[in-house]
Amino acid sequence: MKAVIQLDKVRKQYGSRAAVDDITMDIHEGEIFGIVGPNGAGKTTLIEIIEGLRTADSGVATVLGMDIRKHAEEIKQRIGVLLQSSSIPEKAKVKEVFQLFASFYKKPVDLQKVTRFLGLEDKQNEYIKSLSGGWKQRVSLALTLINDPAIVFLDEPSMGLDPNARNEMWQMILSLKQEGRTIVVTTHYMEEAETLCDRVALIDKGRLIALDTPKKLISLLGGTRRIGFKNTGHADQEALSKLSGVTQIEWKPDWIKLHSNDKDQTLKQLFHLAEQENWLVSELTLENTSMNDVFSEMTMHGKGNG
Ligand SMILES: Nc1ncnc2c1ncn2[C@@H]1O[C@H](COP(=O)(O)OP(=O)(O)OP(=O)(O)O)[C@@H](O)[C@H]1O
Repeated sequence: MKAVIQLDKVRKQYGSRAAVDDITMDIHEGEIFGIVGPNGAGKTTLIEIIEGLRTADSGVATVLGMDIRKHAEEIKQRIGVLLQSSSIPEKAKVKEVFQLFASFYKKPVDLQKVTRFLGLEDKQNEYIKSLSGGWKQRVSLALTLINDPAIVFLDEPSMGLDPNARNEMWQMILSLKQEGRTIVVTTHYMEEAETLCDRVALIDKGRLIALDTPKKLISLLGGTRRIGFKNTGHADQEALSKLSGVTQIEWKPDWIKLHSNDKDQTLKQLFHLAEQENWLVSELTLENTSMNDVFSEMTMHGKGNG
């Protein structure tokens, strides 16, 4: 598999803290690559180093085979970076913004092709400020594509969008992949990482703590399941934590969730405990492990394979 981005011990320090701490990884041609991590993990710093907007203190980063320290301008012609929709001039019309952005590039694409691709034909004469959040985000994405980029960088593409607009955004990202582009996306939404990404890098405190397909990351947790039931106020937290297989407990006023790596044993002992203590296990639910669990397990307990 061809690497279009290669990072070798890339580091960026602010004061005594490393925002990006010696990260080494490859991003492959044609994949949707997710960078996920808690607030302040270093995602934006990392993605902006790759885009050439920030300079690393040490390490080597190459994009499309070019060292970003030496070829930043050439790289910029071949990548697309999603702007926050707030940085698009509000008082301009959609078509004027497109023309302005096209003028920044040596070889802009046919603007009609981009507008058709993103369904923006009817919005050409509308002012940016009159568009909804979802349409503004569509315009931002269209601007990202104006130089026909080989790699598209999307920093939090569905932040602030309602569920419908978010789904549409996901569809558009998938169509970019179908066109053969490589997509690098940072996200807070684990569902987004699980649905969209071919591979995910999990970053915490500047370090790469895991990198794999969502499926493999989930299986790393060893098939943990969550057993949920109603919190009737009768169960004893300590007794629950001693049940076979239980690795963690989520305790809420309305419900309790046991994380278990041996669901059969946990369930058996749970019913036994309830009987002994004379309470009922009601509204029982069973959930499979998701990227959300991977995220909380790995960032809270410092686990990882990277
Ligand atoms: N220009 C800067 N000057 C000083 N510290 C910075 C600067 N940019 C980032 N940092 C620090 O580096 C760390 C990583 O920040 P970064 O914005 O890259 O994280 P992030 O994962 O993108 O966070 P979020 O999800 O909240 O956007 C944080 O501790 C942040 O405070």
